[in-house]
Amino acid sequence: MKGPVYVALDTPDIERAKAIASKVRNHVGGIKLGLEFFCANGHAGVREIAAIGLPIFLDLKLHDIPNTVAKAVQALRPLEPAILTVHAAGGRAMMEDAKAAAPIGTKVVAVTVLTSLDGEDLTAIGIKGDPHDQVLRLTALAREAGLDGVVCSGEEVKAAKALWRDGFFVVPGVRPADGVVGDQKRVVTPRKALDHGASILVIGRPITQAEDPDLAARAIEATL
Ligand SMILES: O=C(O)c1cc(=O)[nH]c(=O)n1[C@@H]1O[C@H](COP(=O)(O)O)[C@@H](O)[C@H]1O
Repeated sequence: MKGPVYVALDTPDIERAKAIASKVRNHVGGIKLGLEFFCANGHAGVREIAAIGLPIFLDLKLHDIPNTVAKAVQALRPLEPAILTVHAAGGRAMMEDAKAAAPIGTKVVAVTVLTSLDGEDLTAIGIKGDPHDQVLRLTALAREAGLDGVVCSGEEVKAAKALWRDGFFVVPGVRPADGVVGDQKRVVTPRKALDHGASILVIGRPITQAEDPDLAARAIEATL
C-alpha cells in the first residue's frame, strides 16, 4: 500500500473530484467516495475516478434488511471497490449477507459509532453506555459476522484492535493538531490514530478545503 491516507472526495462535482484526486495522487494511498459523490455520479462517476489508478473505498454505509443490503452489494460488484462500508447496527445477519455478496477482493467494513456522535448523542437515540463500549460491542459483532474490519474513531481504535488483532481498522475524524474540527466530535491527530492501530486514515476537508490540497496532503504525510 502506498500510504495510509485515503482522501475523502465529498463533492457532487465530478470535475472538482478529479482535479483534487490528480493533485494529491502521489501523497495518498487511496480515494474514498461517499454518499455525496455517489448519489450525484453513480457507477459511471466511480469508474472515472478509479481510472486515476488509486484504490477506491466506496463508503455507502449500507443499512437495511439483510436481503436488501445483499442485493445492493451485488449491484455494486462490477465496481470491485477495495473497501465497502455497511452499518454494524444493521445486525449480524445483514453483515454476513453483505460479506457473502461482495467480491472476494473487497474488504467489507462495518461503521460502529459515527465520529460525529458523542455520549450525549448516543443517550438521545436510546443507546446506553459510552461510545467506547458501543464501538467494542459492535466490533465483536462485526468480527463474528465474518467482516474484514470496522470504522471507528482514533479514541477507540487501540481497544478495538486489542479485541481483533488481524482486523482492518478504518479511522476517520482525523485532524492535524491545528485543524478545524467542524461536525466531528471524536477527533485525533493522524499520528495518534496510526500509533493506536489504524490500518488506514480517512481525511476529507483538511485536504480538500485547503488552498493547496497537495501541500496539505504532503504536510499530513510528513507527520506520519
Ligand atoms: O465511514 C466513514 O468514512 C466515516 C465514518 C465516520 O464515523 N465518520 C466519518 O467522518 N466518516 C467519513 O469520513 C469523512 C470525514 O471527512 P472530514 O471530516 O472532512 O475529514 C467523511 O467522508 C465521512 O463520511
